[in-house]
Amino acid sequence: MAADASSSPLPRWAPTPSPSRPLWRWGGGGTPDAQTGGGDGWSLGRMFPWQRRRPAVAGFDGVEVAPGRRAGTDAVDDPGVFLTWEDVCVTVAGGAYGAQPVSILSGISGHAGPGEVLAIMGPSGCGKTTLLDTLAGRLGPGVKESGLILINGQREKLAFGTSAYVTQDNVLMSTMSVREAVYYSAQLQLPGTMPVAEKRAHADGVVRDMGLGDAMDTRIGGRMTKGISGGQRKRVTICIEMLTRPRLLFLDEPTSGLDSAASYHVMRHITRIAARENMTIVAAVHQPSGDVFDLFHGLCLLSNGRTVFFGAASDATQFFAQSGFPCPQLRNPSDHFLRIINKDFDEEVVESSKARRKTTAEAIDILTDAYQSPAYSEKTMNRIAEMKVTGGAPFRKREQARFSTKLFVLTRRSFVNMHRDIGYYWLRLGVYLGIGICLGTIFYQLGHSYSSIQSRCETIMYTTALLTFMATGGFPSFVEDVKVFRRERLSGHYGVAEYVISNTLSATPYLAVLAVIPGAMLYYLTGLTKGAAHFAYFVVDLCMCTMLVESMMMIIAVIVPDFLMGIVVGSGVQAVMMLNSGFFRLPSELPKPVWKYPCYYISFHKYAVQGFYKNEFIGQTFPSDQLVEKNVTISGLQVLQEKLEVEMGYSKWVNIAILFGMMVVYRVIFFAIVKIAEEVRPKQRRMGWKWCK
Ligand SMILES: Nc1ncnc2c1ncn2[C@@H]1O[C@H](COP(=O)(O)OP(=O)(O)OP(=O)(O)O)[C@@H](O)[C@H]1O
Repeated sequence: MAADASSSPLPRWAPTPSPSRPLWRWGGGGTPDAQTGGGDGWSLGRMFPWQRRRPAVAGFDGVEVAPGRRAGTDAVDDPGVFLTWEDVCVTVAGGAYGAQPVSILSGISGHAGPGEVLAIMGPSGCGKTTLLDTLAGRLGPGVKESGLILINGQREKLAFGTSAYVTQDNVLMSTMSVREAVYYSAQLQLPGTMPVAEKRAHADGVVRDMGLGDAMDTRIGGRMTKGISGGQRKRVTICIEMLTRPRLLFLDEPTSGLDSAASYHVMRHITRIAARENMTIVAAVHQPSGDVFDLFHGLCLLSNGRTVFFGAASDATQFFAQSGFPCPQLRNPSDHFLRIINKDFDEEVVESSKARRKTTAEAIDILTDAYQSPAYSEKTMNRIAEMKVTGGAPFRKREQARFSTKLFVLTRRSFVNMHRDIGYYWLRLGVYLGIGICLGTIFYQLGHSYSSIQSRCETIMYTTALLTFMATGGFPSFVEDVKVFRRERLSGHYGVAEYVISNTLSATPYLAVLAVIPGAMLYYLTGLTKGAAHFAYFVVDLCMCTMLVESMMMIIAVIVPDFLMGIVVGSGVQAVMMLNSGFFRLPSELPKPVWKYPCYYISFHKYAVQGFYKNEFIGQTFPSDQLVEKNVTISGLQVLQEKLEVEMGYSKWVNIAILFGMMVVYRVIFFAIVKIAEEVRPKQRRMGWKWCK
């Protein structure tokens, strides 16, 4: 029977007193004072009533697992999250055709409990991130997984808001300041019932807790401008994911880019919050200092995708010593462990307490065999079995802001981002003005001669083609935007619908400006049909084209996330549509298979250009070809029907309606692709289980 944590003279996470432990500790102990709480003063228990503190129920120190029901009542106090994983295998397809799948993780088992921080350590490339991704349900495409991952004894879908994950790549909106980034996120994530002033105060408090008080108003920075440092970016990401005190938090290298003091303070703050809010934290850590290592409750040591050690962090030194690799005096144990199990530099030999020096490969084999002994692996499996039957509260999604609030916040944030990012629209406006001047002066004052018919058609086609083609210029900014969306979506900050609608709303005013200013210049320089109504139609048609092509680029961005490849694909698709729009070859001249059916009918250029033609020619009269028939006129309607083969069965406004419909369809396709990928990918990963081992 394990001891009751509350009656223990030591805090629950305190390292088991061990004679070997103080040897490497240079500057006193790093025992966290988590029980005292500290922090920002905001009670998350008020925000999330199910997230109340309760006595310790399980852990690496052998405290007995208890059900989460208070004696004598029906009320269930949240016991937190018991995460267990058994025999987890991950494989990827081999690089060459017909090659065997490559194993990344093989037979990994372990557990993590509430109030505790489990550190996953190992040499670079050993599979730490892959294990975190697997546990968090976020493995990428092309990866197969197997094994049993349970939360409170039940299978749960982990991504999309049920857990939080601080990834290695720190994807943030570069135009925001630290304060804005965290505050916008607070507005999205915190419940609608929480007053705005308290959300702001909470966000500021979280930023200060992470040591970012001095950088509050500094822009994050990115492609174009330098902003906060890499370590600060990491801390901003942690702030965002810790805002709601998620019950289960994954951290991938939370201390990378930080000096040792900052690493210690960040990790100490995280362990304090974990203890106070009963959070379960799993962190992949590279090279923790002695003080930081002392903060961890559990340790999972991996090498080459295999478990070298899993258990209480305080037991690892003893395990290495018993296996013949004692930690030398004055050496940080985490340094010692990593040196013994890093076989990337295989010529290195490691000291063994036995007479013979060993290669790291031999050392790893000895340690993995030692870990299979009942004292270690059986202990882990027993804990897992205990945790599986605890049966905790259902793993509910956190309460968040209302749909309307999210929509408003996202639209506002996106609008500000588009305004500040010069590459989004301002650069394009400059280029559009340049194109407008160029086209306007080349086709200056077309007049009403017979030859002006051809010139009008060319002006219209080149305007449509060039202005829509240039939409690819904003693609790099949009790809950055999509990366932020992917991160926030996986963390469940908002849904796909909110993103699609807010992006449409925030982009529309900019696209209107892009259509009106260069459009007006071009329209009056070339002398297209006079009249406010004609000009208004011209601008609306142009605006619809730019919105439509942006929607198409959205689809490309989600399928091809690399911006260079995206620009190439986007340009290629537009070029094919343009060539089949009925301008370069008349519709009747287009080869029927493929180019006419379906390309001509799905080309948005067709509907846009024919709308422009109708706007331009209906009601006009031109002198006929002077050389053939003197003093005979040709009506605009004849031009449309006979010379341009325009479909006249519907009005020019129907063309606009079709363009609008196509834009909606494109955005729905984007929505569907994201949703289908969310549903299908986890199933695909699990389908390849038989590849393992
Ligand atoms: N999708 C993939 N396709 C091919 N190989 C992969 C894939 N994902 C991971 N790997 C390989 O699996 C191994 C483990 O990768 P992982 O990123 O998990 O390591 P890590 O321990 O987190 O490394 P680091 O500490 O350097 O971040 C690496 O050798 C990596 O190249």
